[in-house]
Amino acid sequence: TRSTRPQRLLNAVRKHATRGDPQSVISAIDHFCRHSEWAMNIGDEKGSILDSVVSELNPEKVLELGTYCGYSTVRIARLLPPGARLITLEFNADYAAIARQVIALAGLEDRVQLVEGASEDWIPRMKEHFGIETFDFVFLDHWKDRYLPDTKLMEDCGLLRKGTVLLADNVICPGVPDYLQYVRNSLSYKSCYFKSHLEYTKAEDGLEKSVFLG
Ligand SMILES: O=C(NC/C=C/[C@H]1O[C@@H](n2cnc3c(NCCO)ncnc32)[C@H](O)[C@@H]1O)c1cc(-c2ccc(F)cc2)cc(O)c1O
Ligand SMILES: [Mg+2]
Repeated sequence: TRSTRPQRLLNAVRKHATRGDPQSVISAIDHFCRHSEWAMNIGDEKGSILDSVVSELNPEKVLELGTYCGYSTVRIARLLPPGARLITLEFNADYAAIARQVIALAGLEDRVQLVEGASEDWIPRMKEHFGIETFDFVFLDHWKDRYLPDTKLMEDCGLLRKGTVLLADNVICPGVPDYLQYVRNSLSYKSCYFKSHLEYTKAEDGLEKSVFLG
């Protein structure tokens, strides 16, 4: 049977990246998406904004919703100190299998825990299953109509603390209107928009950074 796009993306990483070198994995994926086949990774332009938010925050406990091929997982994990932990949730088994290999090629498996399953099933189990009290940083990049319900679920599960940063991809394209309205109008968040472009294109997109005020 024909290969899938994530499989072809993994092949490009295997061919062009250096094992244990996260930057070479990132560059190989960006090159593949720019010159071979577009894929819905955050990309290099928005990725630089993600990098700056993570570097400034220096988080110990990170949650990512929607791993896909692991591109943003690698971008975030490469900036974390060895003691830090990134839990990434992915409910598509095929994508999870690809992402595990991408994360391993980057040499970052010691700091990343990829959990195969749905965010709504796993967010309520973070405390008892992973011993996580609260997260310092959450990156949202899964189905766009799930950003808001999962944010409310994280609040209800007590996983956000004063100062927790939520960073949401695609707030313009494809767009997350209900989530944006919530974080921009709620007294529990301080929110700001980072204007950028849709990965590998000239279309407008951006990231919304929202600090939970408790
Ligand atoms: O749709 C986009 N992203 C979705 C990501 C989904 C990934 O996350 C996984 N996932 C989804 N829901 C959950 C879940 N929980 C919720 C369900 O239970 N729990 C766990 N994992 C979940 C999927 O299995 C995928 O791996 C997108 C589109 C464009 C785009 C822009 C312009 C265009 F023209 C076309 C496309 C650009 C982007 O940057 C984008 O991120
Ligand atoms: Mg995205």
